[in-house]
Amino acid sequence: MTSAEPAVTCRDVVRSYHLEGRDVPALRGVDLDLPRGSFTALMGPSGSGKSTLLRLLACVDRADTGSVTVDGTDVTPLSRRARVRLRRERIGFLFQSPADNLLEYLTVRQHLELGARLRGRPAGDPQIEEMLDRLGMADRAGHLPKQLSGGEQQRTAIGFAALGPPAVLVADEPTGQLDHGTVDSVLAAFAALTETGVAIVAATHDPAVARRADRVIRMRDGRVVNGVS
Ligand SMILES: Nc1ncnc2c1ncn2[C@@H]1O[C@H](COP(=O)(O)OP(=O)(O)OP(=O)(O)O)[C@@H](O)[C@H]1O
Repeated sequence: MTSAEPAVTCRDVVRSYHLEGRDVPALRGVDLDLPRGSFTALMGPSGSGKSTLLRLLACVDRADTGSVTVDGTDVTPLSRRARVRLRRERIGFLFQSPADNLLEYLTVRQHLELGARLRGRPAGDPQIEEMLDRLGMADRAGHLPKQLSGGEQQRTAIGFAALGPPAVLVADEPTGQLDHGTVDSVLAAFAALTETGVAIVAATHDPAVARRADRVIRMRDGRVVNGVS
């Protein structure tokens, strides 16, 4: 594998849900590349398939047909155990609600220490201090989540998810519960992290996210409508 290879590729990915004896098509043949060190905004109307696609990229769900490759590994045929391992080592995930991303009894620094440990990094890893600086959180390192603003909480969660770095950081509406004033700091954190080589993909309805992204992928009715750029 070379670093020029995308962090993630999807080829002709199809996924349907089965509901009360009916098939509900969510993805109808998605092709997508996420280059390393890039920030991609995934946009599209409600129900267009964004969350479904993110769940496949994060290896918490599987495609019916087609292939999803993460960091050179085709994840579709992997066992549950192998997917759990790939997720821990190579994939970061960020939920919309800051509270869902954090443990209330750990400080900012302890979250980053835990993230480093889960990625197999050594104790006292210099990445932890670098990450605090990159996120603008060095002066908040000893604070618990309840002592932080929503934006600071979300930046802590980004740091936890991005240590390593993983190949891809998957974020579902990462600014959806933040007020305007703090959205910028979260977007600046994403932009700063692309320097580490991680591919960031964020599903969003927020035009501010799209403006800060390197690329915008639009979905409609389970398909990517503006192609691979
Ligand atoms: N668990 C489920 N069971 C049945 N149908 C589902 C399920 N999850 C999603 N769907 C359907 O799959 C399609 C795609 O949904 P998805 O949540 O991926 O869209 P989305 O673009 O993320 O929407 P939003 O912007 O509202 O989050 C929709 O038609 C939705 O109703």
